[in-house]
Amino acid sequence: MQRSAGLYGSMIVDVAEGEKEPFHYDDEFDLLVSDWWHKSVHHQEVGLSSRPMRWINEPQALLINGRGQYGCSLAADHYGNSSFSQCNITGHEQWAPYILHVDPNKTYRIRIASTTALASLNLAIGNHKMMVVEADGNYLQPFETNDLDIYSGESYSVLLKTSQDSSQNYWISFGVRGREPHTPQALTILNYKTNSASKLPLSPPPVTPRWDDYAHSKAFSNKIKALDHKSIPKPSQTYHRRIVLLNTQNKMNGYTKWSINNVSLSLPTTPYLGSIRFGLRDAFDQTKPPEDFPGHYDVMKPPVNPNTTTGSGVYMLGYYSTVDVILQNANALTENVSEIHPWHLHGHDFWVLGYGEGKFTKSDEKKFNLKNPPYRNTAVIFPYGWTALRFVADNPGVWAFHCHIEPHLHLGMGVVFAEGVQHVAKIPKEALSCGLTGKRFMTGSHLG
Ligand SMILES: O=C1O[C@H]([C@@H](O)CO)C(O)=C1O
Repeated sequence: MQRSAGLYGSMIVDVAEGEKEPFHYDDEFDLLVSDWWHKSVHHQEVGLSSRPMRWINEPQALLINGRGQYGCSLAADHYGNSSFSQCNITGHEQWAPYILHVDPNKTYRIRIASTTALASLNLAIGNHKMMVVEADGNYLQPFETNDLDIYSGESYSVLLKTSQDSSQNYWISFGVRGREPHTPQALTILNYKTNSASKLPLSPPPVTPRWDDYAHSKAFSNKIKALDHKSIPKPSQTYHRRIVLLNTQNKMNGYTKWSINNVSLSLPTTPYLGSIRFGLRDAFDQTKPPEDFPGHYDVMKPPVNPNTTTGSGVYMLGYYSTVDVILQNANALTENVSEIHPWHLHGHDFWVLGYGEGKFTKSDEKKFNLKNPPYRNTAVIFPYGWTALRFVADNPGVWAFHCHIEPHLHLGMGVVFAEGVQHVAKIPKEALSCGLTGKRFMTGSHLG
């Protein structure tokens, strides 16, 4: 839950010297978006770990570059019908918005990343279309959009042409998708420098698509295709191993958990890297986590037997093998509820081969995009649907694969992959200093 508390930032990786990007822009901005609760992270964590669970509920505010407003709105009085009063801002307050000052008739690259604890967001910019060109650090076939869905853990670049009436300013807004929102839109201003930044736009902020308009979200996801470019590997046409991961909300002795194939991840106190490298079998569960779930499981209904177990087992992947992961969504504990989960993989990018409805079957393979699937490290599962991913296990190490919603990870929604651990060149001492590896290696002269 440390990210929820504000432990995040963005890192921008430039193209190597002498290399060119496959698009042009005059200047760039970064928008790092997040959500914010007024209760402390400690309070939230204690609630999640209580019996019965106390859910964190929806955020009090959304933040753009760490800034948000509460109890007032940047767009209140001006357009009538607001329950908030207009924020009174001089520009020097900590909560004053980060404004994008632009020149007319230029192209700007806006790098957008979401570190939300919970919220799925939708970005729109009044009167302007965006050209989406990159996702999670890999180029896309450019496509134009009026609004962009961004899930926690994802990043995008869009190109924005400042070709609109330069005597006006325009709203930039982020609104909540996928969960019934109780949080006002995050707002800031696209300021054509020909105006004062405090001049309010003529029209109210763009309306966020309805939170449960999943057809809108799916249409957006399905537009995302990899650019044919030397920096992006072509998808493997076959796989060596397919792991099917059922996502369920469960109970354990009255505690609420999220589980994968009925195992809720409980991280061991000894970091995996050292315990796998040095064969410390007591450090974590040696049982193989399940490859699949029972065929009769009805993903459209709450679990018949909601009892789960916790576990810390590892999916040991053949070094350089091609692994398919089918993420299977299901009904949560409450009837007619199935939620969005953005899954994030460490250490790799994967090809997003496709999305589908209901329970995945072998014949769904026919729908895979094996031509130009996007190459990313985060992919969402939609309610009651499946998402198919493929990656090559070519990065020696131990890698988390988890729902990027912080409270869901806290409640066990993740798995662990490992490959080629014997090929990790050198494990730093700091990675061995806890738990059983600490006891074994950090004694006497090894200390300090
Ligand atoms: O993990 C979750 O718990 C709540 C709800 O299911 C129980 O209050 C919710 O919306 C989640 O995403």
